[in-house]
Amino acid sequence: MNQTNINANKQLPPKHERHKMFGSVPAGPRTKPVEKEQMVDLQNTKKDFLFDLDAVGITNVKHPIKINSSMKPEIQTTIGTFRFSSSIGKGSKGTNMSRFTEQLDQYHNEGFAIDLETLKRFTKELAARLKQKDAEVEVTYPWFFERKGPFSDLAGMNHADATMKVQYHEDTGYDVEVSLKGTITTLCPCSKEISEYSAHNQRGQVTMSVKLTDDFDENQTDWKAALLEASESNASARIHPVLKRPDEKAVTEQAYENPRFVEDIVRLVAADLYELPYVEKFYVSCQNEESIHLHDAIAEVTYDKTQE
Ligand SMILES: Nc1nc2c(ncn2[C@@H]2O[C@H](COP(=O)(O)OP(=O)(O)OP(=O)(O)O)[C@@H](O)[C@H]2O)c(=O)[nH]1
Repeated sequence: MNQTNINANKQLPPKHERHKMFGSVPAGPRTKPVEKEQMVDLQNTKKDFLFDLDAVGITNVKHPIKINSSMKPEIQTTIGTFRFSSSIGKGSKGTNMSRFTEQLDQYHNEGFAIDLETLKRFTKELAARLKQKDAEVEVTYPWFFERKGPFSDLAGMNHADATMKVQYHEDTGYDVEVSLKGTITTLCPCSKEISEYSAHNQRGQVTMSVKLTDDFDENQTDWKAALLEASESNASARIHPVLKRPDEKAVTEQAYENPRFVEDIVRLVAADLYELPYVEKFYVSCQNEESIHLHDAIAEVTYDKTQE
């Protein structure tokens, strides 16, 4: 192996001297307690603080997580971005912020797998730990799934952003909402109709948020795969990581045969979600990055099956 010749002959002062050179000073006199029991617990001050708070907590907490998937790879380690909160009454100054990450680390050490059952348990336990009636946990993570070229069968990895939100309240129990943000291809029906050749197309971001029924069984149904299918099966074409020429021809022709406006996408995805028996309410949005404009096209729909 070749060794690189490094000419590092500079005589540097020791590290503690370097810190002094750059402004570090000796510690001053210490007057405040160092024992936890003797420290002021400001956040636990009890008096009238004027307003109840809907939510207090921490957000943008990044942590490695394990998830299961019905699509390959079936077990994944990915990075979750968490938001933890609970309400607090006007009689309390603040929450105990350290307890959120304390519980997260405890679950991590017990092999925290992010499924709905475990998140529900986590949220209820969090409420108890915070001595509150309610708690809310939301986690967003990139979910990976294998995708093969339609002709060559050559595989690669795609990803979509999955979100799970669990709310717990002592009096009303759990509320569970799941979301998926996936990517599709759309081809403009108007452009196809009016042009002698071709049609311009878009890369669309479809976001689906769904309130699941209480009897939803995650061991029977992978909600991530179901939402992905609702968005991709209604697109002009799916997105692929690997495409050989015969694949590219197939995807291009499929898009031309299935033109879609942004409005068409949200209505067709809404129809699929409407048909899923474990979906109680849903929100669908699509944002299309236009290839002939600098702006994006958007459409949204919400629907509550319990309000029919
Ligand atoms: N409530 C609150 N705490 C904050 C905030 N920003 C930082 N913190 C800090 O979070 C730190 C740890 O909070 P706690 O969980 O209350 O710590 P603790 O009282 O030692 O923990 P427990 O033993 O669980 O009661 C405190 O030192 C707070 O200063 C804030 O905006 N609100």
